[in-house]
Parts: sequence; structure tokens; C-alpha cells
Amino acid sequence: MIKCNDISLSFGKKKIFEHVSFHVEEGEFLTIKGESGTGKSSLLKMIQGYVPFLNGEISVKGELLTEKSISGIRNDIIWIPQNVNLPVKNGVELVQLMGLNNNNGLIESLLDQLGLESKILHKDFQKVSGGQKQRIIIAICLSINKPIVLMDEPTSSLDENAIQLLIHTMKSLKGKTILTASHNITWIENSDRIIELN
Ligand SMILES: Nc1ncnc2c1ncn2[C@@H]1O[C@H](COP(=O)(O)OP(=O)(O)OP(=O)(O)O)[C@@H](O)[C@H]1O
Repeated sequence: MIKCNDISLSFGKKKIFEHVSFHVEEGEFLTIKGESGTGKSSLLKMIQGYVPFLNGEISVKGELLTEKSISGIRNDIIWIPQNVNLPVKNGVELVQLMGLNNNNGLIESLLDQLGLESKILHKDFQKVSGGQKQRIIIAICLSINKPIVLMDEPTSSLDENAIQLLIHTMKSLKGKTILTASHNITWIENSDRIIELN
């Protein structure tokens, strides 16, 4: 589903990683682990064409990542960041900004699986905890039906109980190809497979 072949990353003269190759099978839940600064987030952004890579090649669903194919590839991906700093007051406004229609109640059902009541969508982001906000963002993003889910540090603000609920939710998303960047032990242990950047 996703193939990275012999890719390297540098910012200016600073080499972050070199000659990295891995693949993610369709329906697999794979986690990239590694110390802070090893390039996990950048690698997830590379797959979406937001960070340029050196050497090698990346392909998604059999299609090489090029200027021409980027928009089609992005169209198959849900990108779930750790946090959002957008001009929105709460979850309802975020749903509107993202142009989502939630008429089948999927967001509420995902919030429930993540241990939150749906009314939290109306609560000001300033008044919810970091862990609640992260789960609201995840529920909203997961309601979008795309075959590939990329998540950057999905547990960064979550406590152990919320991590377990999120793992359970991810495993219930049948058929999705999930690639995450994390250094959380519980998350890593529950992934189908891990690769390490160092
Ligand atoms: N746009 C950029 N310009 C210059 N340097 C960058 C840029 N983005 C990231 N870096 C540097 O590249 C390195 C890798 O960053 P990245 O965020 O990908 O690492 P990470 O493994 O995800 O780290 P963390 O676990 O702390 O999130 C870091 O040293 C970072 O400072």
C-alpha cells in the first residue's frame, strides 16, 4: 500500500536519516518508532509530499509520488496531527471548517468509543484538556472515509486508559492501512509491526 525505497532526509547540511526502506501492507497497523528528532514526523509528511526526500522513491497504492500524482495520493489519506492551531473555537467549528457532513453520527460514535460524550464537540477548546482535545481531533479525522490513516504521536496527550480506548478503536477500523509515529510503549506493543528510525 505504501512503499518507501532508499529514501534520505536532510535539512540543509543536517542529515536526519539516510537510505531508509520499508513498506506497509494494505490493512496493516505499522508504527515508526525512534528518539525525538530522528525524523518520524517528517517521514509521515514526506509520504504526503509535504517534505521533499533525497534519492529513492515513495509509492502509494502502486503510484509513484511525483508532482503530478501528489493530489491523488493525498486524496486517499487522512492525516491526523497531534494538535491543530486553527481559528476554530470548538469541535463543531472544526467539523464545519473541514467541510464534513456528519449526518450519520459517525463522529459521535467515535467519540463514544474514545470515552467522550458528544456534547464535548460544543465545548470551547480552551476549556477541554489536552487529552480531550486530541481525542476530539482524532474522532473528527477518523470520520473521514479514506483507505490510509497517518497519525503523528497519537498518544502524546493521552493517559493510559485513553490510549487503550484509542488502540481498540484503531483495531476496529477494518481494512484501513494505518501508519503512525510514536514512542509510546503501549502503542508500539499493540502495533502489527514496527520500524525504527535511528
Ligand atoms: N522544516 C524544517 N526545517 C529544518 N529542520 C527541520 C524541519 N522540520 C524538522 N526539522 C528537523 O528535523 C529533525 C527531525 O524532525 P521530526 O519532527 O521529523 O522528528 P521526530 O522524530 O518526529 O521528533 P519528535 O519525536 O520530537 O516529534 C529535527 O532535528 C528537526 O529539528
